[in-house]
Amino acid sequence: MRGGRHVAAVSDASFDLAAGECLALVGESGCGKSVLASALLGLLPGNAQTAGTAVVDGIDLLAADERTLARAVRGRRVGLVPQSPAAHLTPVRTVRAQLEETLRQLAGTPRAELRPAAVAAAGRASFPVDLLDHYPHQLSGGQAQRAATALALVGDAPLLLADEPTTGLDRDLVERTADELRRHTDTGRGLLLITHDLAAAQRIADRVAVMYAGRVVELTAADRFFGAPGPRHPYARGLLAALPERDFAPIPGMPPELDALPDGCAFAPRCPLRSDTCRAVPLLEDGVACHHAPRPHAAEEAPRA
Ligand SMILES: Nc1ncnc2c1ncn2[C@@H]1O[C@H](COP(=O)(O)OP(=O)(O)OP(=O)(O)O)[C@@H](O)[C@H]1O
Ligand code: NI
Repeated sequence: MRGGRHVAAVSDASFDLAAGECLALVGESGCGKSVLASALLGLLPGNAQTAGTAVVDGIDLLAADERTLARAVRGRRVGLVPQSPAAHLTPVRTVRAQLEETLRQLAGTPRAELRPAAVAAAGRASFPVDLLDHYPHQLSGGQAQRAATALALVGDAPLLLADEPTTGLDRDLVERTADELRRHTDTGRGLLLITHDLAAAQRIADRVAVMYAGRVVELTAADRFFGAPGPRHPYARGLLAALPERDFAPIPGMPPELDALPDGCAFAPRCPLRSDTCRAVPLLEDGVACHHAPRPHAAEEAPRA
């Protein structure tokens, strides 16, 4: 940034995602979820610096050049279900025109087969065929979401990336959208669901990754996270406890500014367990990055990390 300022938007984020699996990446606003998503799509701002690797289907997304990203990554290895489909769709073209163009580009569908192929593509995301000739502004939020999802599915990418796909939808539409996204993993796609909606994560995720101040601080099986024994990182425990249907008790304090991170554990200033050891950054070990978190019981299966 100007003046030599650095924002550490994502640090030490490490996870895997298996075919057919859904990983929910959760955390408060500003913790780095969307920056991580942008990195996977090669859509970071030009002045951003990256390190590490992010391999999907044999391609390192962080090392790929723009040509590879355009020809082999976006839509083909990573399908993006956008946060605001209404803004993501081209406003001056019908859903049919956008589907047909995407089919031509990503699937190489010959002109003569475009019409039935567009109908089939719409059907995969339960987009109503009788709305294909509508423009985006003529669609409801849920319909636009399905149109955008249909576009994201065209390239048969092994990774579906959904960044806040349920923001602004009514609760029952949230559940339906989440369930439909989950359905797309049946054919072996991996789904990375970025959300601050813990209920949506609980509903469809196999595993949960919790981010705080740019780091993944816990990575664990969803049933253990939402059920027993519950989260192990104090921040993750606080996130769950803050839910209205649980304790409705907010975590005191605020997340740190990412251009002025404290030394050591970034959560320590808000943490009830903090001690001198927290002056060293805790690394993710056994699925949790905290010096004080309970270790998994020897008899229990260690979470995949
Ligand atoms: N282009 C940029 N230049 C400088 N800082 C940025 C840039 N993009 C993101 N950031 C900073 O990186 C941090 C992470 O932002 P990000 O958008 O990834 O958060 P998020 O977890 O997706 O939040 P939300 O839930 O609100 O979408 C924020 O502090 C943000 O201010
Ligand atoms: Ni975001």
